[in-house]
Parts: sequence; structure tokens; C-alpha cells
Amino acid sequence: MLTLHEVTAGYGDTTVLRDVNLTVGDGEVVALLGPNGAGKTTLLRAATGFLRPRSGRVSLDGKDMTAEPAHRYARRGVCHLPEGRGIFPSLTVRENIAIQARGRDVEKSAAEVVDLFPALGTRLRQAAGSLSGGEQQMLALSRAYITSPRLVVVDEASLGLSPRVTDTIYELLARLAERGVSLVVVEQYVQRALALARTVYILNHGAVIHVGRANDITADDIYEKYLGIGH
Ligand SMILES: Nc1ncnc2c1ncn2[C@@H]1O[C@H](COP(=O)(O)OP(=O)(O)OP(=O)(O)O)[C@@H](O)[C@H]1O
Repeated sequence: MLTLHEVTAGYGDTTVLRDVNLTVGDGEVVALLGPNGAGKTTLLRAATGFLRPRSGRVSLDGKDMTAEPAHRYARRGVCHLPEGRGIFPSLTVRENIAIQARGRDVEKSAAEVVDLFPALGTRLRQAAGSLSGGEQQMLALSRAYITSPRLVVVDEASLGLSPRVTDTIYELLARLAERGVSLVVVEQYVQRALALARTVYILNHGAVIHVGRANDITADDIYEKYLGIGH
């Protein structure tokens, strides 16, 4: 459903991505891995209309989206969950849900979120910034449920969270995948990403240096061959 063809992108005079090709099929889960500064966040931004490529082409279901802004991607079912959660800390949980709901019934959306994340049920009137890190990430993930997207792009969902909360977040991503939602997941924990994904892309210095099936590679291989961090 999503295709990046020879995408080059960057900021000001800095070129970050160079001729990147990437495809995500309907219902496919892609893990996007690579060292710090490799350009993973930049790739997600270029793939969802938040950063316009300098050259190359981004398309959704065959339609050229390269020059389109992010809200047009959203209208076509793309949900971008940025690093840093993308929630409004000074607004209440309910107000955040109202913004995520984008014109949908807020009560119904809030009920859906509470059903999915009972922990948020007693906190609807609380400022989102006063939630724990895990609860804030759950609130951020709510967007991917109440808007019924076809493609969800997730940047470092587990950053700073405990292993237990990370398990919960990954169960929810797996549930989205079971529903047939396509996912692109940037993750520092290679093992977790491999367990979820069908396809692995490894990025280094803004270029794709490996594409393959997640079943055909181990986390150790990825560290040794591509990330250069013996562990
Ligand atoms: N807004 C910006 N303006 C200028 N340069 C930027 C900007 N955002 C990122 N960069 C640079 O682009 C490069 C790639 O950054 P990016 O955040 O895409 O990498 P990443 O793989 O997601 O890294 P990390 O794992 O550390 O988040 C880095 O050298 C970074 O300094």
C-alpha cells in the first residue's frame, strides 16, 4: 500500500536519506532498524507527509503522494505515532481523545479507549502530562485504534518504558497487525521488532543496507553484521 521510490530527503543543506526504496504491503509489518542518526525518524516523516522529499516518489495504493501534506495522508488512513508520543500534556486525557477522534463521536471514542486501556478509565479528566510514561504511550496509541487506520507508523514506541509496559504496547501493536493494519515500526529492541515483523529494513547513513524476511535473520546477526554493537 505504501511505496517509497528513490527517496532523497533532509533538512536545509543536510541530506539525510539517499535514494531510499521501501514497500509496505497490505497488512505487512515492517521493522525499520539502524543505529542512532541513521535516518529512521526522517524516513517515517518522509513516508507520511511530514517531510517533503527532495526527489523520488512516495505513493499510497499507487497514487502519487509526494507533494501532499500530512493531513492528506491521514485522510487516506495513515496514522503516524511520533517519537515523544505526540500527545498534548496540558490537556486532559479526554481532550486528547477528542482531538484524536477528528470529528468522530468523542464519547464513543473515549469508551473504546477505556475498553482497550482500562488504566486510562479513571484518568479521563486528568492532564495527560500527569500520566505515567506507559499510560502516555497508551494514550498515544489510542489514535491508532479510534481512527481505524490502514497503515500505522510507530517511532520508538518503547522508548523509556519498563519491559512490562513495553510488552503491553507490543501486544497492542500485534492486535493491530491481526486486524490487517499495515505497520512500520522503528524500534531499538531488535528482538521485539523481529518478533512482530514480517520484513526487516536496516538503514545506515540514510541508505537501506539490508532488506529481508524477519524469519531469516537473528537479532545477533543484525547486531554483528549491521549495527556493529557486539552484545
Ligand atoms: N530537524 C532537523 N534539522 C536538521 N537535522 C536533523 C533534523 N532532524 C534530524 N536531523 C539529523 O538527521 C540525521 C538523522 O536523524 P533521524 O532522527 O532521522 O535518525 P534516527 O535513525 O531516527 O536516529 P535516532 O535513533 O537517534 O532517533 C541526524 O544526523 C540528525 O542530526
